[in-house]
Amino acid sequence: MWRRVASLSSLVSSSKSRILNQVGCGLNACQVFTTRVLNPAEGGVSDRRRIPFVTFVLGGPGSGKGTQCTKIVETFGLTHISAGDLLRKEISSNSENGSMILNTIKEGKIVPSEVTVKLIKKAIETSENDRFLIDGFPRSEENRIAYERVIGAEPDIVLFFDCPEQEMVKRVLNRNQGRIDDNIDTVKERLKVFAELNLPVIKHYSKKGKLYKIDGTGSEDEIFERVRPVFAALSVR
Ligand SMILES: Nc1ncnc2c1ncn2[C@@H]1O[C@H](COP(=O)(O)OP(=O)(O)OP(=O)(O)O)[C@@H](O)[C@H]1O
Ligand SMILES: O=c1ccn([C@@H]2O[C@H](COP(=O)(O)O)[C@@H](O)[C@H]2O)c(=O)[nH]1
Ligand SMILES: [Mg+2]
Repeated sequence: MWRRVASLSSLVSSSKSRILNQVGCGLNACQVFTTRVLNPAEGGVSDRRRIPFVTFVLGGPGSGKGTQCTKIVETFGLTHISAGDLLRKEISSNSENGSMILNTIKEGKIVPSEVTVKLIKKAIETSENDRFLIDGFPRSEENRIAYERVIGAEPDIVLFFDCPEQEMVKRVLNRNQGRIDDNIDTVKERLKVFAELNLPVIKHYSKKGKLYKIDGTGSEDEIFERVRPVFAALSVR
């Protein structure tokens, strides 16, 4: 399994970014991606680095991240990790952070990095897959730095669904999935937080040459036809 990931990564990662992956690897980070595999040639086991292929999926509230992730999963077989869904699960399972997370989501603010990164790390570690879409994270530069420190790697690529505010608000208010944050006051705050804290993350990855900016307007299928070539070019699946 780890060999296939390594070759996928090599398609997208420049040697520079792979060096960065290794430089950023603290002890805990290495443990995340080290897998013990049988090494018959030497008659025992050896440690091998397992390098997952990670795509961050970013965009404002209602820009269509979750919708497009579902389509990417269906077509290319990556595993979808929605940071928001992980946090909502913490609320519904009455975890120790549940009420803090609920209040933060109601206010449209950002949950502390340590909480979210821990949940994402666990989702990666417990998955059988080695190719991930991390949806709605990182939300801020602080989130990004915490992720890269704990996981010990940068994402391979970043998708950004670019959508006008008016359209995003319309979609969120029509969503009808019973989300506590799908109301006009929270959406306004989320848009503010997106502009102030999330756009700098998008700019960061743009400067690194990892960003794919996708026009998030039009039908779901039209948008997916803009996404498809990104993964098709990587020979994912
Ligand atoms: N291209 C589209 N045209 C119209 N409606 C859409 C489109 N894409 C998604 N939607 C709808 O808009 C709503 C928001 O989409 P989605 O949940 O995928 O956004 P999101 O970026 O994940 O939002 P959030 O950050 O709030 O989780 C959903 O009800 C979805 O069905
Ligand atoms: O990394 C994250 C992701 C989400 N949040 C909080 O959850 C809501 C909803 O997130 P969606 O991605 O839209 O499902 C978001 O507004 C934040 O309050 C977070 O703090 N950190
Ligand atoms: Mg979503």
